[in-house]
Amino acid sequence: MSFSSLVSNLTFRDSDPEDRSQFSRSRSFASTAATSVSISGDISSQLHGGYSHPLARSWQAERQLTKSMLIYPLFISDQPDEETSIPSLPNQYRRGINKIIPFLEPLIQKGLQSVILFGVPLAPGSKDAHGTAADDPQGPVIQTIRLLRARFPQLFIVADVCLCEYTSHGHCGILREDGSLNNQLSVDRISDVAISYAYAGAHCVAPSDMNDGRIRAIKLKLIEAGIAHKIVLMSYSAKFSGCLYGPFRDAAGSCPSFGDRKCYQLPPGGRGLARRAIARDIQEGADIIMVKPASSYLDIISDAKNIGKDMPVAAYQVSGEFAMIHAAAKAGVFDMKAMAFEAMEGILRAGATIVISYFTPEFLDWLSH
Ligand SMILES: NCC(=O)CCC(=O)O
Ligand SMILES: [Zn+2]
Ligand SMILES: [Zn+2]
Repeated sequence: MSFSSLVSNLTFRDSDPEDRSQFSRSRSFASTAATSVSISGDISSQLHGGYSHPLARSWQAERQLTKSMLIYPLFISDQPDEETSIPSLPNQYRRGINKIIPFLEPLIQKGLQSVILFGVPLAPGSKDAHGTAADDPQGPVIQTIRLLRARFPQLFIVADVCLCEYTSHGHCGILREDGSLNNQLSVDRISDVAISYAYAGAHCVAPSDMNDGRIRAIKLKLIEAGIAHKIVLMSYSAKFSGCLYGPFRDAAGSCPSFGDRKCYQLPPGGRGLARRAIARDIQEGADIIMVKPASSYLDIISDAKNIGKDMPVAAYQVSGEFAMIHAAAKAGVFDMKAMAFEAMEGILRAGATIVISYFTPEFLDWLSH
């Protein structure tokens, strides 16, 4: 191709004098030293200008956010008529079973396709050392799964599986006398809870407890029960301990009564450990791997995408990330919608194909216009 035909194929924006001057610079350079090498070097330096239009900008991304990528977290209280806002988690409520359908109906109309359920037992005496309430057939999660299956047959229901909301000590398993987690007892209990959610009709069970071996234990019990072919097993594979879960613990009442979760959640710098946990969970039978939180862990999302090349990768944009965006927008730091999209683009760029987000209702609106 001749230089002049290359030039005639180049366009620049009329309104942008800088582009014009760059263009004429490259032309005068090329006219004195016109070799194919220098011209192609010159042309390939022109990255600007091809993407000022919003559509051309959107084409630069590998994947675009769609409504089907979003999972919305719901806090289901054992008080049937409850509807209580959570001060640290803007616009989010703890709802009893009688409030769920009227709340979800308009969201489903707007294109909501999936929810993840967290049970919140509030009745006095409902918590004990074994988290008995987690799989109470009359409890909020099992009742809500049944209700949603009947009322919204297309809705994809994910049940978070953990004990911390249901244990008197607030930890994610069964404890030994010294206060550390008893792995075998915890895995036995967690996998029983997962099976009961699966029997109730959940499409997906998502163990968030981080006990070693729970993915294998759940998969084996699903196979034994003859329902493994109906249930997606989503593992919170790389769940990092840190500051970003505070509002969730207010919402779910799952703050540990002593100690912290540092011996079973990953240290923020532990990239290698996260990679090992992801590889291990795939080996044990996970169908979806998750990274949590999302925005401070984009490298881990990217690792998950590489390690689980053929698997869906989920990212959980957790309560603290959501609350930070709200707080900063309120303080005038940025526009909330623009920031919510920017955060989401980063998460998708890193490799996520599914995002659990408290912004889901807003995105359903934003993606409709
Ligand atoms: N197991 C679920 C969580 O810990 C949720 C975290 C959050 O939204 O902060
Ligand atoms: Zn937990
Ligand atoms: Zn948790």
